[in-house]
Formats: sequence, structure tokens, C-alpha cells
Amino acid sequence: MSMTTLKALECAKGQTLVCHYYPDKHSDPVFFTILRQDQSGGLQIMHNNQWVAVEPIERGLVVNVGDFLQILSNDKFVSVNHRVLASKTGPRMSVACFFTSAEPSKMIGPIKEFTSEENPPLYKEFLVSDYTKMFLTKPLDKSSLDFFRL
Ligand SMILES: O=C(O)CCC(=O)C(=O)O
Ligand SMILES: [Fe+2]
Repeated sequence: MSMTTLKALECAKGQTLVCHYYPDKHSDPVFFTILRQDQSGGLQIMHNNQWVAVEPIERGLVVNVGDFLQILSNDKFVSVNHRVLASKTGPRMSVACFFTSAEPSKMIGPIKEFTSEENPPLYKEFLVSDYTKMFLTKPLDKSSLDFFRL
């Protein structure tokens, strides 16, 4: 195959890099995540300082609250800390759909409905792109929320 064929197909114009590294605790830097896991399980959420297994439900979907929903709601909805334990029994399949802003220049912060004089904003306003940058550079198990908390 000649280089011109590949060039004509624009073979390097779009790149997708996906790294999966789950065992560490994290919360998702999005509004919410819809998750489909297979029957092998492995997903755990932190509840009352304990890891709780999320039992797979056939054809069921898991909806996780993400950091942006926690920030928008000024901590009324809490972003879930979760992890996935590697299984020794074979391959595991999961599909995660992250709901976030398509516009990195969007500002996010606690919204009026969730703030008042008695309930002042707990987070500063920030750009979605700054949050994503923070998420990608901090240690995975450290909460990004803390970097934006007032
Ligand atoms: O595979 C899973 O069940 C969860 C994956 C996950 O937490 C993530 O991709 O952020
Ligand atoms: Fe996650």
C-alpha cells in the first residue's frame, strides 16, 4: 500500500487514546456516568467508609453521580468514590458513558438554586478544561473536588 493511499484516507487525522486503570479509588470528573457491567462484577463504591460491591444486574445500568453534579448542587448530590477490582476468573467487560460538557470553555460552579446566605457556595467557579487538566495530573485517588473547594 502506498503512502498516498493512507494519506487520502486521512488515516492519522483522528486519534483516540484510551487508558484503563481502575483499581484505584476515584470519582468521575463529569456530571454523571451511565455504566453497563457484565456479570463478572468487580465494581465497588465507597459507602460509609466501606467498600460495597455493586452486584451486576442483567441488562441493568448503573448511574453514578460525578463531581460536576456535586459542585453544581453545592454538595447536595454527592459524587461517588468507586473502583474496580481485577477479577481472577477471566475477562471483564464494561461500557461507561460519561456525561460532560462538550465545551471546555464552559464555567462551572454552584448554581443559585442550591446556594443562599445560609448556604454559601462551597466551590469556586472554574473552566471545565481546568478541571479536566487537574484530574489528569493529580494522583488518581486524590479528590479533584478539594482543589476547587473554597
Ligand atoms: O468498569 C467499570 O465498572 C467502571 C469504570 C470507571 O469507573 C470509569 O471508567 O471511570
Ligand atoms: Fe469511574
